[in-house]
Amino acid sequence: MGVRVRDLTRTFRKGKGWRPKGAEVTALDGLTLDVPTNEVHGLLGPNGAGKTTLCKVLSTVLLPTSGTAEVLGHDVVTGAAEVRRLVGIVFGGERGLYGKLTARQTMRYWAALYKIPDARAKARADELLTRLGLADKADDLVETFSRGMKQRVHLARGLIGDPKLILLDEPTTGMDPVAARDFRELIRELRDEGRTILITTHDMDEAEDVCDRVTLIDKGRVLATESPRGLAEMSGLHRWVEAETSLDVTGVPGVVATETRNGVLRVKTADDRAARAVLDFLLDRGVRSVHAVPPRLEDVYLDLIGRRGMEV
Ligand SMILES: Nc1ncnc2c1ncn2[C@@H]1O[C@H](COP(=O)(O)OP(=O)(O)OP(=O)(O)O)[C@@H](O)[C@H]1O
Repeated sequence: MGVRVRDLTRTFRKGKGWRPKGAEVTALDGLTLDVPTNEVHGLLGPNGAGKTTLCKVLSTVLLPTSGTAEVLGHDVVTGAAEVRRLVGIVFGGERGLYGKLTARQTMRYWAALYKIPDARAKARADELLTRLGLADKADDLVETFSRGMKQRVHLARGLIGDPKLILLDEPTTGMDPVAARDFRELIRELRDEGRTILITTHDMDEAEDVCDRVTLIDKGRVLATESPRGLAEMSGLHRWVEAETSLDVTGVPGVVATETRNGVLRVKTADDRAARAVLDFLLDRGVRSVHAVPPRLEDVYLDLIGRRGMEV
């Protein structure tokens, strides 16, 4: 098992100083989760759900208040040193990069922290910078990089220690669509090399595209763990029917709403039966390019989490 979490609780006290005296906040509330090795696993949930706290516990930055967490069989408390060797963390945004170092120097600096021998560090830095499309910029200062390029430096840096578990926190924020697509391809490659990848994202299309399974977290608890498709299917949400037509289907029983985008009619139906009725209606009238589509991950997320994302 890549990650094994049992009944994990983590609380914080609000306030300033070493021992704050304010109200207690429960960031993780008895969370249980299994992520097999070789899986890209998405952590989804509103702001304040506890995703970052979970990543911090798994990377030994924070201690659990109660419960256990293991990385590849090593407990994050009693086996913290092993866990640190196995985990690579990649935070999104600008945090944790020194603008006055070049990309290559950044890699060498982190390699030194990981105590990687010089010759290997050099080879690995070159390999990763090339792999992330940064070879041409390797000797430029990081502060001259765009956000998307900084993200790639983050990932290269996170991979320097050859981690078996990679924690990615909002990794594609700020990347242009092409860079984000290449990045997702790279994530799949990393998985296929036998690594476990835990990725937090607010981008549902990204989660649907790259994750083998996702866990929906709310208020420090797991709401559901499933493949994106499985989650959509078990959600019992509205089915959509799509067709290239300008016919009016609003009179068909069970039609909830319709919209037309780029010449494609999208019909929201109440259930499978209603979707069938719309399909029959359109096929009877000679429309050929018709298909039913299960709800998207974004619809399921909004249904399960609702608009609570605003109430942090
Ligand atoms: N150091 C801290 N001190 C006090 N409270 C904290 C601390 N870190 C996190 N929290 C609280 O714990 C809860 C969970 O926060 P966390 O950062 O894990 O959420 P998240 O799911 O990563 O959110 P986001 O999507 O906004 O990144 C929040 O209520 C947050 O305010």
